[in-house]
Amino acid sequence: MKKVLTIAGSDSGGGAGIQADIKTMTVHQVYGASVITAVTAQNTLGVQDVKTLSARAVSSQLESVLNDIEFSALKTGMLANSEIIEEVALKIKKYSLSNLVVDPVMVATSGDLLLKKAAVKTYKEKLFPLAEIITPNLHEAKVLAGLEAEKSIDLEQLAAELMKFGSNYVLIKGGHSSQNNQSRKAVDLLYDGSYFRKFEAEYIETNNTHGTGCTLSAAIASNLAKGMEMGKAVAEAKDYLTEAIRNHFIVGQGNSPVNHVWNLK
Ligand SMILES: Nc1ncnc2c1ncn2[C@@H]1O[C@H](COP(=O)(O)OP(=O)(O)OP(=O)(O)O)[C@@H](O)[C@H]1O
Ligand SMILES: Cc1ncc(CO)c(N)n1
Repeated sequence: MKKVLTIAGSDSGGGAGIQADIKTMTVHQVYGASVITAVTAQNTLGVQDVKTLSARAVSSQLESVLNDIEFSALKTGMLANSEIIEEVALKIKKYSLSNLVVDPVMVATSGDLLLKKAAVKTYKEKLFPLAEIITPNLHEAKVLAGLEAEKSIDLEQLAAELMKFGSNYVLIKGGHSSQNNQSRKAVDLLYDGSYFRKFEAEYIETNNTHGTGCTLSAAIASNLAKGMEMGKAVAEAKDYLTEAIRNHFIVGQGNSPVNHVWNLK
């Protein structure tokens, strides 16, 4: 069984972050290990509190797992601040890790901030050049490109801007913005520096999408670990996620998570 590492925050509610990643990896039949960056007090209603670990605590967790276990892929989720991003980048270089999926988490679905503003620059300078793929949502993509949130921009142009930071692929997720479009499709755009490829799925009419981004990036990392090429890894991850959204069940009083185990009978 291939081993996959997630470096992310804990969601006490179980729908996003480390918990979403491990569930996703498990149903993809890869072994999931976790390095925790922050402990969020979180539920389906929002984020009530955040305790970010020291970069040193993140570093020692990384040393423990990387010294011992050989990973075929890894993903990052909530990294919280510049110090942690730098530490993660150092270890990825030290251990020559490949198949890095970077989900540049900035805010929770509930709107709560999960990244210090100054860390945006560190992402671009230190981590993106090491990434196989970065998976920003539309909002994150605009912030990374230094654009105002309200400004409308051609998605292909935006993806091309983000490729300049040195990853091998950029995937811009259109999920949340699909609510406002005419086509009722959840469209994501993949760019490899030469070709654009659109991934279209049915847009599912629901607010129960807590953890969609985490789940997608964990599924992509799992698929890369199993040796899939990027186009197939993204296509299969999106199919898995669309069904996980469709098959959601009510967990709490707010935005419920996706059903990570929909395909287990
Ligand atoms: N209602 C929906 N129906 C179908 N697909 C969706 C829906 N909402 C999001 N998606 C898909 O989920 C994936 C994640 O996109 P999204 O924009 O939600 O990411 P995110 O904002 O990073 O997620 P998170 O809520 O975890 O922060 C994308 O593939 C997107 O197209
Ligand atoms: C810990 C954590 N990571 C990522 C997200 C993004 O959905 C979240 N809500 N919580």
